[in-house]
Amino acid sequence: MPHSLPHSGGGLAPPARIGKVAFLGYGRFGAALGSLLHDAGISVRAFDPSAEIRGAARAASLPELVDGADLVLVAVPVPAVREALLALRPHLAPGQLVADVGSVKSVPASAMAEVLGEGRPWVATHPLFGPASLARGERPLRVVVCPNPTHPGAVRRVVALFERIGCQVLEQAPEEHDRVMAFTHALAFFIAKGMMDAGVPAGAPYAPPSFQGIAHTIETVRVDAGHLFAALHRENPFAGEARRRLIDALVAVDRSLDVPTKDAAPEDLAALAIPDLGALSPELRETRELIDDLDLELVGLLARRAELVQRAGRAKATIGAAVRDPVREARLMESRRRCALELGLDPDGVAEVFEVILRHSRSLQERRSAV
Ligand SMILES: O=C(O)C(=O)C[C@]1(C(=O)O)C=C[C@@H](O)C=C1
Repeated sequence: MPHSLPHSGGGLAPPARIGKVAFLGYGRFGAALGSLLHDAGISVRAFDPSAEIRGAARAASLPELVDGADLVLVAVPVPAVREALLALRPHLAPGQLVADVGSVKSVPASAMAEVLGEGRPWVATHPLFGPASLARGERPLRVVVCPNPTHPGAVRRVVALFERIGCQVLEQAPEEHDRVMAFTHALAFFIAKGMMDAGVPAGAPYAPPSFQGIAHTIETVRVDAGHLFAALHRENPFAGEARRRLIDALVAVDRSLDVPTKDAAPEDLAALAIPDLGALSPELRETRELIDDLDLELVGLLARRAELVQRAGRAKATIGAAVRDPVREARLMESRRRCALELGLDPDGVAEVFEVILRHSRSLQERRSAV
């Protein structure tokens, strides 16, 4: 699971501020990130012979790009990262940071480890937004930053930079990132591409809500950089497995749908069942089992309470007291509310539960006094 990085805290001195960022590659994503940085008051320079550079100072060469930069962001297509790093390395000054922004992480992280190694500080990152989501003003902006035990200081500086432009930073190891992305990002693109190729109408006049989410994905894929689709699959070591599993599942469903209901075998029916979340998430299944155990304990406690209530009812009957005791009930409610508050629970919610319990108590005692 990704979790927030304990960046600037933990008693460590604040990381040295990144004020000048150089983009090696300034395609649609680079330019979108560049303008975010520029708006946050960070100086942006870019080198990309094949791009029209706007909103950043254009560097005419690699030495000019790198000169004085705190951080060089390598924003070229993933298959070109290693070559770009090799070209960049001779121009880097000691202490200059390098980070990539690719949508897969194992391949660029290995390339940076190989080309930059221990000598040049490097960080692998994946901003989880693109030109389309930025144009739509989607928030929050999130970015995955991979821990790097060789260069922890570089990680802290890059994290601080992303935080300054308003990003939520998640920590994830490259392989873990790619595994998750294979089954999410890559599969979403795969499905969208399949639907496009199958001629799914993008702008149906009466798109049902079930289609709107997919239509949104198709649109995102359509406007994203063409090389991204291939890179998400070819450069992610887990994407092939994700595609196989999806295709196998779809083929099984397709076969079962072709069998008339009256002839359907149990396995056809099983293939057509929509699994609940518990079947998809071991964590959810385990949590539900724990909740089941706890609920059984709760019911056991209710049974023990009911016995005490019966006992109180008998005691009250012998002294001629009424079943309902409003003073006792008010005190009881007050103490349960206080306890709820201390435990971080909603006192009104807990009070509601006790109202139901008290109603049952009274009816239990009334039934007994009626016999
Ligand atoms: O304390 C009592 O007198 C009870 O009978 C028990 C109990 C309860 O369930 O806690 C039930 C009914 C009364 O009105 C108050 C409390």
